[in-house]
Amino acid sequence: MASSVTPRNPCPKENLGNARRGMGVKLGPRRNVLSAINNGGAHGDAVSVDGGDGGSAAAVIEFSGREDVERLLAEKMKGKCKTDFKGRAEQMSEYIKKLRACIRWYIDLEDGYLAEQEKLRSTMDAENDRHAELEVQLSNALQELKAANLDLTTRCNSLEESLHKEKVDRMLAVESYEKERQDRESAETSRDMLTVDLERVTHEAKRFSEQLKMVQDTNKRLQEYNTSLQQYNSNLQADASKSGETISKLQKEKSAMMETMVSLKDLNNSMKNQLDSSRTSQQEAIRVKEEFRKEVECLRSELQQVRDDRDQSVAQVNTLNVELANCKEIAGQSTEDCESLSVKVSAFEVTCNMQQEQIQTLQKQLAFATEKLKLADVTAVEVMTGYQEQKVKIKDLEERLASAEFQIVEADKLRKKLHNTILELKGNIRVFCRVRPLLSDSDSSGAEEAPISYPTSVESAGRCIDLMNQGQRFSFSYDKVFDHVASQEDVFVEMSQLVQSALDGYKVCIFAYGQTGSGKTYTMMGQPGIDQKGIIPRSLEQIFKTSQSLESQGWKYCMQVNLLNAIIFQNVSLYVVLLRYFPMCRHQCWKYITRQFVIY
Ligand SMILES: Nc1ncnc2c1ncn2[C@@H]1O[C@H](COP(=O)(O)OP(=O)(O)OP(=O)(O)O)[C@@H](O)[C@H]1O
Repeated sequence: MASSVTPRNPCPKENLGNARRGMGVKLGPRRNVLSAINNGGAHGDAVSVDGGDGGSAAAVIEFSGREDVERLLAEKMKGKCKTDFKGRAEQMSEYIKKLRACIRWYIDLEDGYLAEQEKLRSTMDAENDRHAELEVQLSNALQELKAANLDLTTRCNSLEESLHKEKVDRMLAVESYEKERQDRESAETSRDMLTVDLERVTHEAKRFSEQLKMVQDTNKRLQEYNTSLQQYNSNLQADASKSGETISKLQKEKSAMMETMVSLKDLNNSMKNQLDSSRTSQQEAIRVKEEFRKEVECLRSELQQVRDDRDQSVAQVNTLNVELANCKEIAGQSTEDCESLSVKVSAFEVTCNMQQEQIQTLQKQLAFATEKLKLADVTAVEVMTGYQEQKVKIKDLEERLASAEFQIVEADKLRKKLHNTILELKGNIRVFCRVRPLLSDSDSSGAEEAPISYPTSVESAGRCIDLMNQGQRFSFSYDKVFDHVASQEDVFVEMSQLVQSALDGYKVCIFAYGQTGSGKTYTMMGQPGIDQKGIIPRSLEQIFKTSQSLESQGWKYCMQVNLLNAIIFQNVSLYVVLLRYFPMCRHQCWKYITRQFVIY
């Protein structure tokens, strides 16, 4: 049976280095000695040791380690006597075989070690090369990362600076916005249109004040006039004609004053309309202000969004800083991380740039809105000031107007009283006489002898008439005598006072007496043509005109007309009245009424 010795590792792994070192030093001589021993041995590279030379069977010796070798070296000859040389020689040969096997084991072991050493050396060289290469790569990567890190640090610093600047700008913008908002709230009624309206209102107010002044002057004049009228009353009987003219003038002034009052009322209404339009403009300005406020709210929300984006960016920067720190710590581990970081940083820069553009756009919009708001506020304040001034002026004018109206009403009352007093003084029943001119066709015969003459003395001028009959002179006196050249206007001037009395609320009656063809219809109705209008159309005109003008003072007139055919009564009454006034000549009375008519 053949025994084999398998080369084993005699040393533990941790002692491999020492073994290697030892091998490196003693390899040459040991190799030679072992070779000599091996050559002196029987079978060269065989690892098993047979029990005998001739291929006899022997136990296979296995060396598993140093202990086996030491055990072999410590092996002693077994209990045979010293003279048993043969046995001892056998034992020795056996021992030598074992030693040979041991040496062979060592040689195999050495060869294994050498092969392993070579392998390890080549591996170590490769590892060294790889290590050197890796070191170069790592140093390059480290340099790149350092450069990238420096660049990133610079960018981070610049970004931090820009963020800080943006923060400051944003704070300033927010502060300015708050200030503007407060200013805007204080200026609640800002109107562009109101300025124009207020200018117009100012102009109208000026005109109004001038007209008011005029009215006041008129009123003053009226009062003075009334005073003079009161004084004039004492001399009224003597100056009846003069007072008539004064009264007519007063009437004209009153009508002018009424017209002024109407125009003032119109002006007041127009000013109220303008005030309404100003209020509308104010509403419009409030609406515009609301729109501005909404726009500012939008801007604020956008600003808030930008702030959030900025915070996110700052957080990203912080995260990136942290990542950068980690990258610094683990620099060289991954260039891909650096690239991704670069990509992130570039994306962040792009985001930052976009946000900066957005912030700039928003800041521009905010500045524009701020300018607009400032302008609007300034205009609103100016307009408000002007509006308040105009309001005060209008209030003052309204008060003056009310007082003027009150004065006018009072003056009107006084005028009515005075007018009625004058009329009473003139006489409640008055008789006027109008002489019809000779008609060319029917009265041609009577034109030669004019039986009528008008006295020219101071006492009788305009009040007396003389009739000639059969050489006798008959004088008649009236409250007023209209000669044959008196116009319809002249007659109505006297009648208009009575019409005014009727308008003032007094009862008035005017009627005409006269023979057929004496001119009653002509006097009362007139004929076509403006100058030919009689008392009735002129009275109606005055009534309607005055009632319309007095409507502005709150007066309302209700008019009613009754028609009565009073020819019989007219003639009978005429006769009665004539008898009353001409009692001395009854016969002439009838003749007289054929040429006259009497107007009450
Ligand atoms: N003041 C006057 N000036 C010019 N024409 C006059 C005047 N008064 C009367 N006449 C003329 O005399 C004529 C008669 O007048 P009218 O018809 O008014 O008289 P009467 O009194 O009304 O008559 P009757 O009683 O018949 O109605 C008319 O043609 C009228 O134009």
